[in-house]
Amino acid sequence: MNQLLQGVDVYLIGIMGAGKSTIGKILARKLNYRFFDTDILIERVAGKKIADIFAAEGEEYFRDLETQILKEVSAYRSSAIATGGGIIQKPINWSYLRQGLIVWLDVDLEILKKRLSKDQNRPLAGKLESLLEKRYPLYSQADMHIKCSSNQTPKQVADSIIARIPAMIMNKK
Ligand SMILES: Nc1ncnc2c1ncn2[C@@H]1O[C@H](COP(=O)(O)OP(=O)(O)OP(=O)(O)O)[C@@H](O)[C@H]1O
Ligand SMILES: O=C(O)C1=C[C@@H](O)[C@@H](O)[C@H](O)C1
Ligand SMILES: [Mg+2]
Repeated sequence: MNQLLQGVDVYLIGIMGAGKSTIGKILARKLNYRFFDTDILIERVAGKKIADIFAAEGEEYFRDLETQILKEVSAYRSSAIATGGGIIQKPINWSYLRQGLIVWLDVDLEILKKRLSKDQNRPLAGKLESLLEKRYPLYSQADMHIKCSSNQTPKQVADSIIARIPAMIMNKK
């Protein structure tokens, strides 16, 4: 698999709660790749939680940091990258995402609501439905669409991504 992948990066996109961080970590382990999580890196650079960045500096500041971090991680090969749910909003971010394979984790709204009900660190969680509607056409531009059902474990989702990677690479050539 690794030979076939030739170090091509895998970017996970999708709305908050879709499983990008959870599945990205598993993918990286299985592919023997580096793992990056743009949200975690933003918190590290800013020295505070996402909710506090939004509250103190605002969303625009967060988005600028997000682009800067994405640019930096896109310089590495052989990595799986869990992105933030809104990374697809800025056109410039697509120029970095397009350097690898873009995988959209698509999860039903009811499952997302349950997953996010206890998350205090996602300031936009209250706008889930309208964000999903607005972003759907953007997520749809991914190379791979993974429709996740409620009974699939993160490991099973990671395996189904891995199974489809060779065909994706052929299509990109
Ligand atoms: N396939 C799955 N089955 C059950 N629970 C899952 C699955 N994938 C993720 N989860 C759970 O859903 C929650 C959200 O997952 P995760 O943090 O990976 O999402 P995310 O896409 O990274 O969200 P965000 O954009 O907010 O960072 C976590 O509690 C995680 O354990
Ligand atoms: O969907 C969004 O806009 C966000 C999702 C999270 O991953 C974080 O990047 C942040 O809370 C914003
Ligand atoms: Mg995440």
